Amino acid sequence: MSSTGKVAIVTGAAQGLGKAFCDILLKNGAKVGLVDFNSELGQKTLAEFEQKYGQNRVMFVKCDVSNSKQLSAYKGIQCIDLYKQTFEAIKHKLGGLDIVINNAGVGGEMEDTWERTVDINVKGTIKGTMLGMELMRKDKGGNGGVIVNVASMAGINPNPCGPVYAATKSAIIMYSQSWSKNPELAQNGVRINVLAPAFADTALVKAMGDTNTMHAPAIARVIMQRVGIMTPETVAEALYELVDDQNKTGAILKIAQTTGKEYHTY
Ligand SMILES: NC(=O)C1=CN([C@@H]2O[C@H](COP(=O)(O)OP(=O)(O)OC[C@H]3O[C@@H](n4cnc5c(N)ncnc54)[C@H](O)[C@@H]3O)[C@@H](O)[C@H]2O)C=CC1
Ligand SMILES: CCCCC/C=C\C=C\C(=O)C/C=C\C/C=C\CCCC(=O)O
Repeated sequence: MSSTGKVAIVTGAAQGLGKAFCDILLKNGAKVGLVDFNSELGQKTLAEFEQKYGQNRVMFVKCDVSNSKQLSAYKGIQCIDLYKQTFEAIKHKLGGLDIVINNAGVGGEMEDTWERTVDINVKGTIKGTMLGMELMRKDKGGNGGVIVNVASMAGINPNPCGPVYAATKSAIIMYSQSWSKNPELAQNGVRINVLAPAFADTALVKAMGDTNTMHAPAIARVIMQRVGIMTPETVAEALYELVDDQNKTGAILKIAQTTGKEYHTY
């Protein structure tokens, strides 16, 4: 099925998996709002997509998903919710909202990096889910839609390299699963699914040897050899299955290079 005329938001869209997710959505006819805190890379990716798909189907908004409330001096000092404004602006400019991919995520396990990992991977994803529900629920004026939260195989199978990262991914799996059990969501036309990839060839994985990223890098290399490394395009095809299949809600789709796709059940 195609996504022609649908509007999608993808966070962490400037590179890696997020960029591949935008590409598959655009290829299938959707309009896409790219969200990323890296403005330079976001603008570069936007220009690539405009060239490939035309100017009216894509936009970029700079936003840090971990830092939604910021002080603004506009009309007196007040607290503004930039994350909310970002989603609202995309819905307004592209003419609706049907698909939300909460993809922005980082690694970082050490004393000076672990809290940022929790803020981005957990709080950023929860807030993105809340905004998606708010803007897509039929009882709030939306047309229904689908949310896909990007977790990781590390949130399902324990590994010694990234306990904090694993905990954040496990948290968003259970957060998403819990919402999927609430009949209110289905009644209002919103589906929610989780994508749980193993390793893919992106900047995140290339940075894995950095000392502040993880523990036991030698063990990570062994795991990586066993499960293999996917292209972002392979992961994007799995993502699109969760978007496109109208019967899928509460699904957790695992994917690895050596074992392929498998729906996880408890
Ligand atoms: N690459 C892999 O092997 C796997 C990645 N994942 C998950 O997929 C998602 C994407 O990862 P990759 O593409 O590999 O990473 P990446 O590092 O290549 O790209 C991440 C993008 O997110 C953006 N970003 C990071 N923090 C942000 C924030 N606070 N606000 C807005 N944008 C932010 C970055 O600027 C970057 O453009 C992450 O959630 C990651 O945990 C899951 C399983 C495997
Ligand atoms: C593994 C922590 C690394 C910190 C973050 C950097 C990259 C993240 C990559 C992934 O999310 C890759 C996903 C899974 C790898 C970890 C364990 C999977 C175990 C697979 C198995 O046992 O079959």
